[in-house]
This record gives sequence, C-alpha cells and structure tokens, in this order.
Amino acid sequence: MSTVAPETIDVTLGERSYPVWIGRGLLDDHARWRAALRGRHVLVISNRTVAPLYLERVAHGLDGLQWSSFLLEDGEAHKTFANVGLALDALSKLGATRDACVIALGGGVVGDLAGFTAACWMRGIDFIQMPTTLLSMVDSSVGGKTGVNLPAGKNLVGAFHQPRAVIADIGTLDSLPAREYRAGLAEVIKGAAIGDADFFTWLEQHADALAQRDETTLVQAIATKVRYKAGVVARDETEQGERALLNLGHTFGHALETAGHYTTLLHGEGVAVGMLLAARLSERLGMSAPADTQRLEQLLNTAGLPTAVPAGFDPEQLCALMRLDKKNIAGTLRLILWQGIGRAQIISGVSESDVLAVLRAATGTHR
Ligand SMILES: NC(=O)c1ccc[n+]([C@@H]2O[C@H](COP(=O)([O-])OP(=O)(O)OC[C@H]3O[C@@H](n4cnc5c(N)ncnc54)[C@H](O)[C@@H]3O)[C@@H](O)[C@H]2O)c1
Ligand SMILES: O=C(O)C(=O)C[C@@H](O)[C@H](O)[C@H](O)COP(=O)(O)O
Ligand SMILES: [Zn+2]
Repeated sequence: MSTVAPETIDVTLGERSYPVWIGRGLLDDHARWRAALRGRHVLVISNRTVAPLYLERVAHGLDGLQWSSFLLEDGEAHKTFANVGLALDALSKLGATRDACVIALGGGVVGDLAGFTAACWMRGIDFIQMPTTLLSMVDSSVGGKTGVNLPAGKNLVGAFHQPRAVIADIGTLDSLPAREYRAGLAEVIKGAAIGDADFFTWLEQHADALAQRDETTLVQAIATKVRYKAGVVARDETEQGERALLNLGHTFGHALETAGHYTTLLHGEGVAVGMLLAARLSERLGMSAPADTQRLEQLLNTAGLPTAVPAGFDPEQLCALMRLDKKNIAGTLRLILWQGIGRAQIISGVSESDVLAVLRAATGTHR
C-alpha cells in the first residue's frame, strides 16, 4: 500500500458531509473505508470486467461481514431498470437490513446503478463509491446523482442519493484502456470550461503530462475537478439552479449516445462533441466568441477526444431525443450555453430551429 497520504476533499451538504479520498492503494486501506460500514450486510455491485481485476482486494476488507456480489454485463446498455430489479433481488437474498451497505466497484455505469439500487432498497440505505475509471473519479462518484437509462433516453429514472464515502484508488487506472481514460478527460475539461478559467489554462499547459498519465499531474487534475464539483453540489444538491451547469454538452451528448445505441460514442466522447455543439450554438446566439470555441476544440483534440459528430446521425432524430432532456420545462428546450472559457449559463426557450441549424451544419445535412 502507498504511504503517501491521499488527497481528501469533503463534500459538505448542510449538516452532512462525506469524504472523497484520492490516492494509490486505497482499495487495500481497509481500515479507512471499513469505518464507513455501519451494519453487517454488504452487496458489492461491479461488472464482469472490473470484478476479476479488483473484487478480491475489496473482499479482503469485508472479513467477518455477510456479503455477496452482483455483477453486471459490461457496458452502458446494461444500466437498466431490469438490472436494478436483479440487484434488489440480490439484496433480498442476502437478507440485507436497513443498515446494509452497497459498494459500487467500477465506472460510472456501475456507480449510477448501484447508487440507485441503494436509494431504492428499503427506501434508502448506505452506499460507498469505489470508482475505477477516470470519469467516475472526477464526476459520477461525487454528488449523488444516481439512476438508469430507459429506451427513450439516458438517465430518465433516478434519485439523488449521496454516498457515505468515495474511495478513488488511482492505481486502478493502470488497467484502464486509453480510450476510456481520454473519455474521463472530457469531464475534467468540462468543469474547467464551465467555471474555472485558470484551471482551463492549466489543462492547456499540462495536456501532454495528462496524456502520458503523469501521476502527480493526474492527481492534481482529479482533485481540482472534484473540488470544483463538490462546491457546486454543496450550493445546489438537487439541481434547482447552478448544478445544471454541470450539464454543459450533455443535452447534445446524451442524444448522440442514445441515438448511437451506446455503441458509437462513450459518455465522455458524447460530452466532448456535445460541448463543441453547445459552443457553436452559443456563438450563433451571440453569447460567445469564435476564439473561445477554437481553444475548447484545440484542448479536446489535444486530449485525443472527438470533436465532430460521427457519420450517420440524423439531426431531426437528435432534436427529438433532446426534447426529453430533464432540464426542459413547459415543452421548450432548456440548454446550458457557453459564454467563453470558465463561464456558462442555463438558457430557457432555445429555439429548435437554431439547434437544428447547428446539428445540420455538424452532420453536413444543410437544407
Ligand atoms: N452520476 C453522475 O453524476 C454521472 C456523471 C458522469 C457520468 N455518469 C454516467 O457514468 C457513465 C459513464 O461512466 P464511465 O465512463 O466510467 O463508463 P463505464 O462505467 O462503462 O466504464 C468504462 C469501461 O471501463 C471498464 N473499466 C472500469 N474500470 C476499469 C479499470 N480500472 N480497468 C479496466 N477497465 C475498467 C468498464 O468495464 C467499461 O468497459 C454513464 O452512464 C454516464 O451517464 C454519471
Ligand atoms: O452531477 C451532475 O449534476 C452532472 O450533470 C454530471 C454529468 O456529468 C453526468 O453525466 C450526469 O449523470 C448527468 O445527469 P443528467 O441529470 O443530465 O442525466
Ligand atoms: Zn457527464
């Protein structure tokens, strides 16, 4: 186990608070995370890729407890209501009482589904996030958004349910495929693009070190993004206002993910393309300058992320999917638009013709 003290960031929500620990070897630091377990029952939710790599190390920390595991098939397509039902069955087979805990060991798919399962069992039990992807470390494990997809769209069912602790063992990233690592960088860049111009500049300066996974730089990037998100969530836990800004690029991105049946773009890739589309729409509406869009595009490119809509997407279908976005109100599109590096705003009543114009230009289907 590493002897370097982990970075610790507290997510404070009024009277409540929970720690996010970031460091190498934390899965083996059983004393640290076992203190967050209150009862005797534990269900570890993971998937068939991650469990063979890391479940045993978690299991060593569960000695003396009654525990079992529930493993998802790998992929976004398995973040379903049906799998929540099966995970709840696993809790009932375990005889889990109200003091039971769910441990989410994996990326954002596992974390979102496990958190929602914990929110549902007996109207809410504890859960601990053990994120194993960059994306889940910097974003999905923090802030308590949990849920699953429906055929009609992403994350349409869910609950706000905060974890008791987040254990981000960066050693797990050693086995993360390069494409997944790059997808995680998209959510780091998003945080900087929305609310931290200095961090954006720092990312521009450290893009090469991040691409090479330099550990000191990486920990600094993860901690900065988590600190930023923790601040937003502390001010607006249930997305009554400011938190919606964390959705920059997601109205477009979720539509692209869904239309591609989760096989074309990863979530982070959809967010990268979506941020560029949001930037272009913002330019079109006179809210941001082309020079800022160029800097965003450049940083995404340097991070190895896609910035163009892949071939075969239909603008009308994407627009129809965007109508089911959770931010919309009174039947009109409500999007996060960009005002340049470090500034974003939620805008209601965005006209579909402007959205379609941007989508048509991006898909080369001008009318
Ligand atoms: N709740 C939130 O606030 C929030 C925020 C951002 C994203 N999300 C959700 O998170 C999901 C995306 O998360 P993700 O990018 O982590 O995807 P993911 O969970 O699908 O994981 C990506 C891939 O990496 C594999 N993997 C995970 N850890 C690994 C490791 N250490 N070594 C090798 N392989 C590993 C997984 O099996 C999977 O194939 C989406 O469903 C998205 O909607 C939620
Ligand atoms: O934490 C948030 O708030 C976010 O919006 C973070 C997003 O990166 C994340 O993808 C989230 O799952 C999107 O939530 P949704 O409410 O748009 O489904
Ligand atoms: Zn996201």
